[in-house]
Amino acid sequence: MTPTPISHNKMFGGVQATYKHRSDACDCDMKVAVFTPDGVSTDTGDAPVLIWLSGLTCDTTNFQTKAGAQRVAAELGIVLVMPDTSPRGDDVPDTEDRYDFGKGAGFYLDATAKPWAKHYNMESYIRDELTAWISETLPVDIDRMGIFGHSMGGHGALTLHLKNPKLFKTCSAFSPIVAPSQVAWGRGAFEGYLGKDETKWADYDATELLMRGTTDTNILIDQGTDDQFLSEHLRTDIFTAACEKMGQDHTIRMQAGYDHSYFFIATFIEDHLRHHATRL
Ligand SMILES: N[C@@H](CCC(=O)N[C@@H](CS)C(=O)NCC(=O)O)C(=O)O
Repeated sequence: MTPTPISHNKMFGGVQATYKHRSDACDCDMKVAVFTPDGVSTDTGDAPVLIWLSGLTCDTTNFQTKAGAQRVAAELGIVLVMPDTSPRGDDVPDTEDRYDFGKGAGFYLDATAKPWAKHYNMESYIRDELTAWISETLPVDIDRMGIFGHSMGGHGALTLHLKNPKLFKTCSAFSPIVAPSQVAWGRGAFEGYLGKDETKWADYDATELLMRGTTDTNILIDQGTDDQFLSEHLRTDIFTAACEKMGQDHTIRMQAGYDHSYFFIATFIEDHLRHHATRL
């Protein structure tokens, strides 16, 4: 996956760049944004790295322009990797009338239903191809890798961590979809990508995965109490109860008055970066 550079901007002494590379899993070219702090050594290649997974309707631009993560990442010497939320391109099927399915809504799973299965393999892309690309291309120690995300990307971060705790060693999320099998956003996506057999959905449901076994890191979640999607789609309470039942180490903070937006993320992003930095 030799990358093609698309953009390159100096920021807080480091570099905010975007690349395009080929994904076999998604059978298309994928964009990925990377922030590399100044002072990260290309000789030792031992920096910690965090993958950020964005939510519905996002691409590689939302987090890099709205979250304000780079200043603290530069201070902590963390490399940030920001992939896209779905396969892209004219060959990739989409829905015209839905923002929560198709392009911009890959749900970080490997689709099995037609016509989605050919391109919508975001789990394999992130877990296998992107991590291999990170290891080969960036000045990081792949044994110091964490994952975090927002909403649909929070679901992606939780499920990828719970299924691969040795690969994605630390995990945090803003406003995550925690029980997709039980809420409209998740059910709509899973029925389309995975088919109607709900027994196949548990592999992509953070609450179901947690009930199979815990991980040994503290999972941090921030959730705004005024989030317009909280009661219908996010349901933090379901995951909180599962953490308590299973004895999963967790910090779940209900943040009074905050909504679902990047204003909320920008407010608490520093806490998340420090949460990962102290554990990686
Ligand atoms: N129906 C909403 C849902 C989309 C939405 O709120 N997306 C969140 C993630 S679930 C987001 O990050 N949007 C992009 C942004 O705020 O920059 C819309 O299309 O405006």
